Amino acid sequence: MIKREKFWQRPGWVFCLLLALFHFASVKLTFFCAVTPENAVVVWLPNAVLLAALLRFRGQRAPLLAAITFTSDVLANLNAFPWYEAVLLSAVNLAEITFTYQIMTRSRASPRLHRLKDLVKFIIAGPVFGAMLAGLLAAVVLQQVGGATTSYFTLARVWWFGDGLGLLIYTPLLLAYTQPQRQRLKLTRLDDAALGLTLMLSFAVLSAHGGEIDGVSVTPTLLLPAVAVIAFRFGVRLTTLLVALISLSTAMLMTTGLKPFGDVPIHLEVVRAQEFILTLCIIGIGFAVLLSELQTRERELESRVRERTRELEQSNARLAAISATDGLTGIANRRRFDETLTGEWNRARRSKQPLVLALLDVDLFKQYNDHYGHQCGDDALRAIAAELARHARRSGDFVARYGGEEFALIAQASGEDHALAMAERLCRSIATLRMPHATSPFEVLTVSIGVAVFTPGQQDSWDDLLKAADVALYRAKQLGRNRVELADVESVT
Ligand SMILES: Nc1nc2c(ncn2[C@@H]2O[C@H](COP(=O)(O)OP(=O)(O)OP(=O)(O)O)[C@@H](O)[C@H]2O)c(=O)[nH]1
Repeated sequence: MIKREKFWQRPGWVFCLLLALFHFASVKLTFFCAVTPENAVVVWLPNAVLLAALLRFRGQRAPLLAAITFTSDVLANLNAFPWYEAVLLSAVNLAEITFTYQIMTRSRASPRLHRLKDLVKFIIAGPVFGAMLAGLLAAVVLQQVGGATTSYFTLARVWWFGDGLGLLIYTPLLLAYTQPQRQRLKLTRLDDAALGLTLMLSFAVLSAHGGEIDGVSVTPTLLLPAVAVIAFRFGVRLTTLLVALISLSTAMLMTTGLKPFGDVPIHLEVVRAQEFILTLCIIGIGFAVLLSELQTRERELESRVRERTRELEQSNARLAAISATDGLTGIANRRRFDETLTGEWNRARRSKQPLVLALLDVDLFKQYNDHYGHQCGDDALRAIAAELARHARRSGDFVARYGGEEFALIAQASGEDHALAMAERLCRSIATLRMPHATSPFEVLTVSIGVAVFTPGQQDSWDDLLKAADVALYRAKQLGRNRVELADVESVT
């Protein structure tokens, strides 16, 4: 079995074989339903087969694909023309598609025809100019080689319109069904009703003779609004299929003599049929492509909005982290400390658990700065903060830079003894960092700590806890520094 992706990567021999068969079948289909008994071609489908193949494979193995369809075209034309005329007319067809493909490539039209812009480029390159060129050349061949007696411009116009409409109907259909479908259809009951109505109208059109049923006019034109609805609701694939089916059925009604556009001379009937098919294609395929483009844009916009929202959330989170962090030490700043203390205070009040607040102040830091310089002072603050953060990581406590050379710690403890032991451990751990301080009696940098332990009641405020810790810290300084003092909470509140 050939994998689908591999099959569409490059035209292999299986594809070439299928192309020959499909092209030949398209010629037969055209002769079966789109050529009148008077030999007037309403739509000529086969040229679209080569164009779609070139677009689908983006020009890969173009000469091989062209040779295959050319041969098939000549063989098919041999039924209606002598061999030299068949060869010349097939060459005209080949010139038409080569010209169209070149123009589309040069104008950078996407071969998927999924945007209105690309569809317009395709229409200008193919049905308008490509088919017109073919019409002008074919009319010369038919007159000069085939000896046709019809006027040059009539021959050219009939060929142009037949080829143009064939390209318009068949190329978007083949491209839509040979490329992966992008959007899934979500159909409602109303869509089912629209489809049902279209089928009923189609049946009425097929049953009409001479464009009438019992004197009531029933021409294929009645189907146009229904096709517009289908184009809006059913996507490009189904619409191109429906457009092709209606176009070919209309042509077939003519070839079987049912005269869907009234009892008028054949040349007028062909013109009416071609006008109808043109309107059908423009409304059906045009609307479907336009809507699919709008849906694609909407999806792109939604994904861009999602992307931007994510970026915004990330930068908000970054900003929040920055606004809560102390720039020098990288630990929480005063703002975050205030928020945390409020939260912990309320939690402790609800759970009736004691809350511990310790304020730490670096001893004789002015002298340290004076002796070692401000830069060394900053390094020392960073080292002390890192030590506190290490402690916080281990214990789950919260530490912050309270301001200047002061730090704060919020913790939970079972009681005063526990809190005191914890603060003393911290005090020792800073001294153990052994950061030399030449003008300190301890010869290393030390901290003094004031600890307050308090179980908040309904009437208390966390401000009392702060004041108590501050008083204890002041006492620690007074009593010689490098020590811990426990606050007398009762006396503060
Ligand atoms: N390098 C540095 N110094 C700071 C910073 N913030 C505050 N200081 C200094 O810390 C010193 C605090 O001095 P004081 O309040 O007089 O107290 P101290 O010298 O530590 O003395 P005691 O607290 O009584 O032990 C001041 O000299 C401030 O300039 C900082 O971010 N970096």
